[in-house]
Amino acid sequence: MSQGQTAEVSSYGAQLLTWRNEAHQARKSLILPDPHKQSVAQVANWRNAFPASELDYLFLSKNAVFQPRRPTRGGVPISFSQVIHAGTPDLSSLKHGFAQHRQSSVVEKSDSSVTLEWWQESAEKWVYPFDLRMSSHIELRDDHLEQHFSVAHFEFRPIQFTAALHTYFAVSDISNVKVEGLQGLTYHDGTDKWWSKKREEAVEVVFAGEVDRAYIKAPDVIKVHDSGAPGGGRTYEVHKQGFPDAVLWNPGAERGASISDLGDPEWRRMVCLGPGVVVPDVSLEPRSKLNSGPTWTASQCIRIHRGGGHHGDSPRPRPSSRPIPPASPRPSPRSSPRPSPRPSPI
Ligand SMILES: O=P(O)(O)OC[C@H]1O[C@H](O)[C@H](O)[C@@H](O)[C@@H]1O
Repeated sequence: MSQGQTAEVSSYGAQLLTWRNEAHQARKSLILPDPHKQSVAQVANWRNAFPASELDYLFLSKNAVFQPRRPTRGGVPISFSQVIHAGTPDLSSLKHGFAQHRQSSVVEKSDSSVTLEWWQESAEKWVYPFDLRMSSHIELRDDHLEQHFSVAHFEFRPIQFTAALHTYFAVSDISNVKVEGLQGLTYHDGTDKWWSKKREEAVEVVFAGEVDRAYIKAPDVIKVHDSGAPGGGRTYEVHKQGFPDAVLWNPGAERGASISDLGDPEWRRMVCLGPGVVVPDVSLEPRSKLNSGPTWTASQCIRIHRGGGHHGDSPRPRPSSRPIPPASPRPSPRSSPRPSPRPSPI
């Protein structure tokens, strides 16, 4: 896989929606709707014109709904402020945090990369009582996709959060999927309301029913093998940095059929493996008078292999060492103009 990759990113929640290998495309390209013109409905139109194919690496449900304040079912929604309820008490009434419910804006774009940024003000206390900036950088490289997520804050007190890149991988059928790299880890079990902690015994996790797990201190490489993918199978190799944990989810038949923007058979065509920081929360130090608070950054690289079996160790795609974008100074957040444009939430 080196040529012909395309991806589409929505500025709503900075959500990566699609990533595929278009065999007929000569170059890699990253398509980003103009955030000033783009509406959620326009993204829906784009999808209708280009239905998902076997060339898709990311799953996007045919039943996905593109509506404000409703995260799109598929791609890589960014869970930020909270991921699950296993950590410290709920800071937000939104299940996966507020970031995926906000419009972001483009700060940098090339043919194969984009950086988006979005803000949260402490004034919006009903959601999350901290003043901060988030940014997401997505890049198509020759043999992998990179995604970096960072948070900078402007508070004179520590801030806490959990976060995940909740990646929906496209699979041939969930019965063909095995996930490697999780044996021996402790996980919180979402099918038990996150109350129980268990040990993963399986060398490869398979999906006989609903699987909803947050694995603590997961290794930096986790593999999703799909033995039924076209061309003799496919392996998604996920390399994470800065995210200590990982979330794994497939809803199974009963729950999958009951999710209105998923349904049957769509639930069979996806598996979520999301690098994250789940338990305990990240806690960032307060800012000083002169400087903003520390910036936290974490990333994932996803590499695709043909064949859905074992491949042994392959060379690691290291995330490019991007300089962490400096946090824009905001001495008086409520009275000073914004350092960059921020469209209103839609
Ligand atoms: O249905 P959603 O709110 O989008 O959540 C989808 C899934 O996300 C995570 O994987 C959670 O651990 C699951 O419990 C949840 O069902």
